[in-house]
Amino acid sequence: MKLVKGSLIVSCQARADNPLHGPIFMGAMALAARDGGALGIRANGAADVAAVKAAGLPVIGIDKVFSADVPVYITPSIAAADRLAAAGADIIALDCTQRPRHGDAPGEIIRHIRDTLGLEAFADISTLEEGLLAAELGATYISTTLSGYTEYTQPKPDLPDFALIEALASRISVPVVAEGRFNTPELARRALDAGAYAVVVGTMITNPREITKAFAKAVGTSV
Ligand SMILES: CC(=O)N[C@H](C=O)[C@@H](O)[C@H](O)[C@H](O)COP(=O)(O)O
Repeated sequence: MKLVKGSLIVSCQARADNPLHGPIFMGAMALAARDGGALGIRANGAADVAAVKAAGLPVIGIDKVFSADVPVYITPSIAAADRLAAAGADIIALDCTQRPRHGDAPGEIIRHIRDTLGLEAFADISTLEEGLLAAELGATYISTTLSGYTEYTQPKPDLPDFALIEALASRISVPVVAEGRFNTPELARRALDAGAYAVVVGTMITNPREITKAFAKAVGTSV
């Protein structure tokens, strides 16, 4: 299953410290997102990927593997990609920054995803240079996911990186996906107007704790 042009993709993720952690909750989130009009789901880890398949939408799978000594954590190896494929991911997202990493080089993982697994590769990048390189390496989609999260794109702004979307869309024919801080429907719409093929929204749809924090801060009861 492929991503639909102009579509909303909902990222259904909850870390271990989140009360909604686990495949039961993330599976339900995916059904709610589908019923609300999402045409794709992003999910972390084999168990959640398998659970969100129930929504019947294209699934972008990631496998976050954290290490104490390197910054790269989104699907850093061929083994991680294999776990996602076995769980039913249609598309596999991976860190395509040029930062220090364990595991395998982005080009090798992309080649494995496309040629061995027969799936699509979704490159999470933070700069124009990284996006151009990922396109050369054969990524099926290039996504602005990591803008604001690499040390050379910090401090993280409040708004999404529209300049990066526009720069990528004007330079490459590979579909550009907008992801990161699309916190209102208006910002999501602007992503498509800026040239994005699709837009991924996570926190502001699927993380009630963060949404509550925004409201609590506004009314002065934040913890
Ligand atoms: C940097 C990183 O690890 N981003 C992650 C990637 O999977 C997720 O934690 C984000 O929630 C996702 O990218 C969607 O973004 P937002 O939650 O801002 O709508």
